[in-house]
Amino acid sequence: MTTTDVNAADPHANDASPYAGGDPYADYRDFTAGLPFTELVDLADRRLGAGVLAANDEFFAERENLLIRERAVFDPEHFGHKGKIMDGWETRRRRGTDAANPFPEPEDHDWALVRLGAPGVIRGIVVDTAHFRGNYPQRVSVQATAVEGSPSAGELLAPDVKWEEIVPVTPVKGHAANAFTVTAERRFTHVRVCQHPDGGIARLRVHGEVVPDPEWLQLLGTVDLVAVQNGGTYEDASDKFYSSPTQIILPGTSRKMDDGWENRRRRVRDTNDWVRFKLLAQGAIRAVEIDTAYLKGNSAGWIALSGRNGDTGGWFEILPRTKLQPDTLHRFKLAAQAVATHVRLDAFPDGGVARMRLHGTVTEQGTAELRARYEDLSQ
Ligand SMILES: NC(=O)NC(NC(N)=O)C(=O)[O-]
Repeated sequence: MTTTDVNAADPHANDASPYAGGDPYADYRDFTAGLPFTELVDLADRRLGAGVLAANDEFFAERENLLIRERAVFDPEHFGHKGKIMDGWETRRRRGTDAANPFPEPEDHDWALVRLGAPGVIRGIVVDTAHFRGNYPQRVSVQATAVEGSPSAGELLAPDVKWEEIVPVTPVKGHAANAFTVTAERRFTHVRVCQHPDGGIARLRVHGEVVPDPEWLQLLGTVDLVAVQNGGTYEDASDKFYSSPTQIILPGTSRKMDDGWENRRRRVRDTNDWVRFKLLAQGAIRAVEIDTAYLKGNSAGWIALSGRNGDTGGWFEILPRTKLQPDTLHRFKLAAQAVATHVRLDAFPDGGVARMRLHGTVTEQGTAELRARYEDLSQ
């Protein structure tokens, strides 16, 4: 699916207007609104271990900018030795072969290779051309592959590696978040984004579902059953005002307040904030970590954990209402292991939680389901 079509009568129909001063985002066009895939985890998140391995050209701006979390910045006065400093990946203008053929060939394009931080099924891609108003690519395409291990760029470009086209060559708009729904039901490890014939892309987001390797989880034994990189997901929350509840299950410790989950001040008595998570599969939880790092005047006062086994059914208590300290890592040894597929974290009455870890093992039933899904998606 694409957000736009090139108007043959007007080759500049997709351009943005030249920057006219003031807020550079005032005329930015966002085509992601209402697309459910944007709620899914970004498999190309640097915090999960994603990286841009190589690009055929990055004359004007470096490929690594593609995966920066923050939205792209634009300083109209900032020029360097090679041209305008752009916050994205930007290639030079392609040329034809000679004076009589100054345009590049129709098949000419530039490419960048991206390793996903966590392999998974891709549900949608956002090609963000923020600030690329007259120098965005005319069209883009994306291919994906599954290569196990830690392949180099050279190995990925070898002729025997099969790439599947997940976004066909499609026109995009300049200074816009261009959104593409992906339907390939396969587990991918890498993507290749192409600009046809050349141009600049500010950011790339690859939304999807993490599909962990069940053999790896089994070798590890005790794992964090809710961690994003293992396939845990955030399903819903009472409040997403300040920061995304997905951050509670990201790898590593949080480094500042907005790196965890912070909700608004709750003013209605007898209500509380909550977040619901789906574990990577059915698991037996034995040890819980709740971290309120950097949440000092606004950490959750008390928390409770409940579990559910299956998509429906009742909730049972895992951890009773327990007082938390601000800016502190708390460790809880469960008296009995809790077998669950979903976990709900309640915060009383409100307040933030930076990270939660649910340590335990995948059950036999969970492992069987993971194996079936992994095999299905690896055909
Ligand atoms: N004003 C520009 O951005 N020009 C050129 N790009 C850079 N980065 O200088 C170009 O060719 O698109």
